[in-house]
Amino acid sequence: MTSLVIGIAGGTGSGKTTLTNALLERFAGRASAMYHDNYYRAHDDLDAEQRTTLNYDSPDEFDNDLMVEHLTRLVAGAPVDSPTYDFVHNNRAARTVRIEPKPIIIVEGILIFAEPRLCPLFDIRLFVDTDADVRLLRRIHRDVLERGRTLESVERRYLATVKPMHELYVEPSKRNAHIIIPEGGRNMVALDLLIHEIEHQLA
Ligand SMILES: Nc1ncnc2c1ncn2[C@@H]1O[C@H](COP(=O)(O)OP(=O)(O)O)[C@@H](O)[C@H]1O
Ligand SMILES: Nc1ccn([C@@H]2O[C@H](COP(=O)(O)O)[C@@H](O)[C@H]2O)c(=O)n1
Repeated sequence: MTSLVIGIAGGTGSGKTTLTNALLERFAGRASAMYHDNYYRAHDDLDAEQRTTLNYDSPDEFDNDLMVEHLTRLVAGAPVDSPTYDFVHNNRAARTVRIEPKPIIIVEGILIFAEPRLCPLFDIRLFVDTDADVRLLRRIHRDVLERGRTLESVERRYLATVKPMHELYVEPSKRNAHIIIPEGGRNMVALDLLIHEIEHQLA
């Protein structure tokens, strides 16, 4: 099976998952998704407090060797057991999730276009572009409501690592994109054009 590999990058809270889900829904049964977030390094070597101090927006925090190996295997037609990640405990979770090879493979993550070994593996590279203030508001909402974080900790982490790493790595990686999509998965014009192009490439 030859798969069409679609990379979806963009800053935190930009709408990557929303776009991924829209494509998974539209191409149900024909698409699989792989998430860079699931390839954050395991940190059983550190205690819970130490894990809150890491820079999770640095490319060094991802196990890209494993991600490249898994994506290469998937594209070659073999299923992979992807790790999963626990954002509440800031560590790799025990559970794995099986990803089946499909005609469309979607790969999502803030830094996938900043990693020179991953970027060339994508046939279509999409960058979801959303203003920083909107992304920050979404991030506060998510981290406080879903990840058990305090407003102070979100603010501290945003200023210490999220914002500077975005400016250093994520934003410049936009130049590696084929298409820049303002507002991601709810941009219906972009979504329709994208679906048309994917159908065309699969035909
Ligand atoms: N175009 C949009 N308009 C309004 N809210 C959106 C839009 N796209 C995403 N969201 C919301 O913003 C939040 C973050 O979106 P998400 O897709 O999870 O971003 P990311 O995966 O890039 O972190 C979610 O609550 C989602 O429902
Ligand atoms: N333990 C962790 C690991 C990562 N993050 C943040 O996740 C963001 C990337 O995921 P998105 O869904 O927002 O694209 C990234 O900005 C990390 O700071 C975290 O909060 N905790």
